[in-house]
Amino acid sequence: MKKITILGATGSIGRSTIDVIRRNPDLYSLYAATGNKNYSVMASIIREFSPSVVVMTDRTAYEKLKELVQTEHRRTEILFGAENLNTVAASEEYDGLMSAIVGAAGLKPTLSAITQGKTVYLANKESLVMSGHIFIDAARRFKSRIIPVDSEHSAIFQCLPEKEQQRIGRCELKEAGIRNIILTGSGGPFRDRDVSTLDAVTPAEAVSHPNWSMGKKISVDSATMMNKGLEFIEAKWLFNASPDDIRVVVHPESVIHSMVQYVDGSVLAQMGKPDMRTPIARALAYPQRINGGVGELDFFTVGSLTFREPDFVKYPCLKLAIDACATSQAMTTAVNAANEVAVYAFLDNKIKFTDIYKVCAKVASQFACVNAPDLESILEVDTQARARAFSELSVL
Ligand SMILES: NC(=O)C1=CN([C@@H]2O[C@H](COP(=O)(O)OP(=O)(O)OC[C@H]3O[C@@H](n4cnc5c(N)ncnc54)[C@H](OP(=O)(O)O)[C@@H]3O)[C@@H](O)[C@H]2O)C=CC1
Ligand SMILES: CC(=O)[C@@H](O)[C@H](O)COP(=O)(O)O
Ligand SMILES: [Mn+2]
Repeated sequence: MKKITILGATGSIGRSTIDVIRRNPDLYSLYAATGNKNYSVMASIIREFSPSVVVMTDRTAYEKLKELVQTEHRRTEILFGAENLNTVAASEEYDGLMSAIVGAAGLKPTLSAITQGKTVYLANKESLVMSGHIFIDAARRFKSRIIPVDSEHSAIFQCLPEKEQQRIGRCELKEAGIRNIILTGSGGPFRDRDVSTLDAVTPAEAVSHPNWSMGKKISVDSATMMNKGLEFIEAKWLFNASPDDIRVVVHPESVIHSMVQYVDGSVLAQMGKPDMRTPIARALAYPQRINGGVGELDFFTVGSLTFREPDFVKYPCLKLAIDACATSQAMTTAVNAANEVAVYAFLDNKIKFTDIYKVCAKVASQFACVNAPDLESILEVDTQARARAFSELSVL
């Protein structure tokens, strides 16, 4: 029986992970779960799984949760605050950690798990984008195994030879006969809209992803294709790839989740329904396979698979992230930070959809030549980039 901790248990990935655990009660139990504001989902998690520990990072949600469940559920300790995310992640009492907090808030607790040598199932791509070399060096030093959960990186992982699967973060792609890695992306909800109309799109339209059901932030990232840019950087670190080793292909059906092209001309693809329970089940059970609740792929319903070249005029955020990846760690940290600020401003109707790129580009260029060799300097870049992004918002 593996004991699992879920950071971000109340979110989209968190709830899919809960469902995979629910369907495999002989294999997994829930040791700890964390959330921010959603106390009612957390109350139902407590009632169903009786985890040992729960953390809420929002004060009001913590108080409401205690009111709701404390008398009936004394087996679960309920804690408050971001510091307790790190404490729970560093606990000796569990086996594997699902990192599924959205954004930079996931970095410190994920690093806490890594420095305890835990197996980390990584959905929170922002933490790796922010801190690349530090994250990967810590995993190597503390013998923490990272298993990708992001659907593209799970697909690539599954298409790699076993030797490379065993050394995520330290893969030797050339030695494995790999020509390149091909990231597929749907192109998001606006892929068939004229670029001149993107100024006027609403948050509700931007979060309506054509194929996947996800949290709001990543849904907007898919619409700008910043998501694919962040995934480009994520792939660089997970697979020890250079930017020249990575391609991006727009694939509107989201059936092929990514591919690996070998030097002999073979291209291995991982396919399936667009349902995150597949990569979650792959990660939790690795090297075994389990049923996480995803049904058979019906090829006759899919009909055809199509591919397009990414259009950098429509998706300038993708180009910006790829350029940042080739430029410096500080620039990728800054792109990530500015993007978080801009996406939430767009969701709050404070800026236009097309302003997301403007804010990110303005901020990122200021950090291209900054040196950020350690965690402290990474966190400083993150803080400064957020401050500059907020001031860009005010002059738009
Ligand atoms: N959704 C998907 O299909 C995919 C997601 N990912 C990645 O997984 C991560 C999670 O995405 P997703 O599940 O969609 O996001 P959601 O917004 O659905 O969930 C986010 C989770 O993080 C918690 N949270 C939010 N802010 C904070 C904070 N400041 N401190 C602590 N916890 C916080 C939320 O708590 P609460 O809800 O209680 O407020 C919730 O549990 C992201 O990094 C995303 O890029 C990767 C691939 C696919
Ligand atoms: C499910 C998942 O992994 C998301 O990152 C997904 O890929 C988003 O869709 P896009 O391909 O549109 O970015
Ligand atoms: Mn993805």
